[in-house]
Amino acid sequence: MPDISGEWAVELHGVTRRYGRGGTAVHALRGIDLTLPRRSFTAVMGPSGSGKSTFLQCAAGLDRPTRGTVRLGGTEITGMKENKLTALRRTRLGFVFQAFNLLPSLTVEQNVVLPTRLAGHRPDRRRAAEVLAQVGLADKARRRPGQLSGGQQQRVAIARALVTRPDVVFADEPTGALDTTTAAEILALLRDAVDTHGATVVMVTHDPTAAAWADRVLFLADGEIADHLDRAPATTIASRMTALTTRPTYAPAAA
Ligand SMILES: Nc1ncnc2c1ncn2[C@@H]1O[C@H](COP(=O)(O)OP(=O)(O)OP(=O)(O)O)[C@@H](O)[C@H]1O
Repeated sequence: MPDISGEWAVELHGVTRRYGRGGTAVHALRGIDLTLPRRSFTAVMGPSGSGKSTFLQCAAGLDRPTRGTVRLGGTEITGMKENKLTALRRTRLGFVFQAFNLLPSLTVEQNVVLPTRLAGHRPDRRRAAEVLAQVGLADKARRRPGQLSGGQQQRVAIARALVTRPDVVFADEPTGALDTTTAAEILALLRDAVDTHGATVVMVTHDPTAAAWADRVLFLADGEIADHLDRAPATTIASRMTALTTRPTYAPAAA
């Protein structure tokens, strides 16, 4: 029987995203072609305005491309009706944000099972305990987010992102609000989710040290994938970023 789930976690083909029309149109993405294998950790970097957020939004089905197709875990989401897309996001995608985005009135465990609940399924408390143990918070299930440190809150967000065993976890600057030591702990957890638990992670970051935890770093510039690095150290990533940021946007024609 063919593997209908597909070998790729994320596939983008000819994805463009234009805001506005005519002379004032902004071309945020200019034809992105990309396939990310399952069990991979990808970082997306690029100068401000290069299209990182737009890329993440389009890849995660939070925004619709102007042209092109997006497949997640083998399922084409382009043109999918909004309610179906919402259901897919709740069950097959995980999200981790810079600001944690936990609900303060719910306990840690209730936050973790929220995607399951919103998808209309009965919360699986055993699975919640499993992912809380995975992120080192087995003893914090009954706490509320306000009683936890920033790093602990982001661990809860990671547990929530992993609870449904999603096809892809999308992380938007997950360490942006954390100090260096705590950031490293969070990145180690994401790395472990990929290596030990078979997750697929796509992370937007400005930080070369964070990107160095990924298998591959994609560099966006002017809405295109301008470059990539595999298993590179932070220093190499930082100098590639500098080269991108300082490259001329207007190259005079050769005489
Ligand atoms: N809703 C919108 N309407 C019009 N233009 C937009 C909109 N969203 C983004 N853009 C433009 O699209 C381009 C890409 O923006 P995007 O936010 O994806 O970049 P980014 O790399 O995430 O930037 P940053 O690092 O500053 O967050 C920018 O020129 C931006 O001004």
